[in-house]
Amino acid sequence: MSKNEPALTGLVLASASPRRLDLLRQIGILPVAVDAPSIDEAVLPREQPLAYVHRMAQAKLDAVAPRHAGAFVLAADTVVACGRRILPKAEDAATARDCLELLSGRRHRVLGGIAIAGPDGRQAIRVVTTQVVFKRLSADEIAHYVDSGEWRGKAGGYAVQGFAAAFIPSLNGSYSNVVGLSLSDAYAMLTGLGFASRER
Ligand SMILES: Cc1cn([C@H]2C[C@H](O)[C@@H](COP(=O)(O)OP(=O)(O)OP(=O)(O)O)O2)c(=O)[nH]c1=O
Repeated sequence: MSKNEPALTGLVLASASPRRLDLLRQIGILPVAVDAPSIDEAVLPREQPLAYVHRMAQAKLDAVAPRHAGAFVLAADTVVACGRRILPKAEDAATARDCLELLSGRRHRVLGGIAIAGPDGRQAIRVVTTQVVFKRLSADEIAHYVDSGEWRGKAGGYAVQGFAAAFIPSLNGSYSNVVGLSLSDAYAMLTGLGFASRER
C-alpha cells in the first residue's frame, strides 16, 4: 500500500514474529493487537514435517483465538524441512552452523502453516510449500554467515530476506512464505472468511 497508510483492522496477529507483522503491513493490514502464543513446539516421534507444521499452526490459533471472540485471529508456523527431517529454529551458533552444513549444495522445503479464525467461529487452515535451492557453501561463507547472527530465531538457521539471499540461486513458490507468511495465501484465506470487505 504505497499511497495510503495501512488501515486499522480487526485482525489479531497470534505470533511474536516481527517478520509476520512487516509482511502483513506490506499488504496494508495492520493488526489491532499482537498476542503471541505460548505452546509446546516439540516434534512428536516420527512426525512428518507437513503434519507438524499443520499441528503447530492449529495449536497456536487454539491458544490465542478464545481470548479474542469477535475478531479475526491469524496464527502461523514456519519450518525448514530437508527430506523427512525438520531443522531446528537456530538459537545458538552451533545449531546455525549445523543447519548451513546440511543445507549447503542441496534443495530443501520451507513449509508454512497458516491458521485463521473468523469472528463468526469459522476457521481456515493450510500449509504452503516453497522449494529453496542453496548453492554449495565454503567453510569461509559458513563462518562469515554464522558471525553475522542473522540466523538467530530463524527456522533452519537462515533468513532469505538478509545476506542468505546470496546463497539461494533459485526458489520455487511463495517468497513471503519463506520469510514467515505467504501473503497470497493469507490474503485469500482472510477474504474467504469475509475479512477484506469490512475490515480494510
Ligand atoms: C526460513 C526463514 C525463516 N524465518 C523466520 C520466520 C519465523 O519468524 C521463524 C520461524 O519460527 P516460528 O516458530 O514459525 O515463528 P516465531 O517463533 O518467530 O513466532 P511465533 O511462534 O510467535 O509465531 O523463522 C525468516 O525470517 N526467514 C527465513 O528465510
